[in-house]
Amino acid sequence: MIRLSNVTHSYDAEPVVEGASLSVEPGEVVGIIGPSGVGKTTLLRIMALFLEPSEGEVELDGEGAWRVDEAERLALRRRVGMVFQEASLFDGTVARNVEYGLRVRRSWPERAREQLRSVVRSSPTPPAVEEALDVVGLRDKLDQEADSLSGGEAQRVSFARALAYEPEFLLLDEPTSDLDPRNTGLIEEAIAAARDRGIGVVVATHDMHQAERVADRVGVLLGDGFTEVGPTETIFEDPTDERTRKFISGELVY
Ligand SMILES: Nc1ncnc2c1ncn2[C@@H]1O[C@H](COP(=O)(O)OP(=O)(O)OP(=O)(O)O)[C@@H](O)[C@H]1O
Repeated sequence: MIRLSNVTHSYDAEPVVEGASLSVEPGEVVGIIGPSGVGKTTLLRIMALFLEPSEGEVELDGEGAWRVDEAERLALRRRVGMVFQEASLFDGTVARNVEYGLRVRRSWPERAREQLRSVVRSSPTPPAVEEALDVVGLRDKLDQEADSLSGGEAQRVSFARALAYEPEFLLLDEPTSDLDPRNTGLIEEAIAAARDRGIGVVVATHDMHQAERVADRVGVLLGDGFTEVGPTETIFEDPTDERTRKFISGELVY
């Protein structure tokens, strides 16, 4: 489980996020919704252990990520994958890009020799690469050059690369904000597939309807911290917090 307890973060004098608490278990999808600039990316970076919060605790299975030494923190970080808003693929084929996920897999270096053999030979394509591409519906694009993909396809390859990495937790930052409905649907199916594999998924999105479609639980980030975190149905149909209710109903406009 990743757990944030009472996390506050300030880049400058003013805190961006204040007193935020949230957990994600293996095999569940947690949505973080809120307007632009409210700190969703900041929270994801804190969950990915890229960023140390100014205050509060970040734990992976009870281990305080900023209480352990650098090497241990790196080991914890390897258990978490992240997909950014913009797909960032390098030159080369789709298969090569996804193979990169294999190389940095968390089980490295235990399975190093076996992995290295399959990656270096790379023909035939390692099964894990094909499997990951299957999840996003791109197995038939294995040999296509990454720079010839559409934006939606590129984002799906980024997702496949993160899956090939076999993370225990997968953090998605606005994964479909630039995509058409078809690609959005395919990413949402891939999110469900990741959950079915037992991965704990966090989706930060300004599209509350996306959270309603994909998440088991939702945290509503408004202003400083979460106004409410709860089961998706409760948040959308019977929220207890007045600001949550206004945000969901569209009365609270940012
Ligand atoms: N590295 C940084 N240095 C200083 N301020 C930052 C930094 N990163 C983010 N901020 C500020 O923190 C606030 C929250 O940004 P963040 O990107 O976390 O929000 P967000 O909810 O993800 O927004 P969006 O949906 O627009 O990406 C913004 O006011 C932003 O300008």
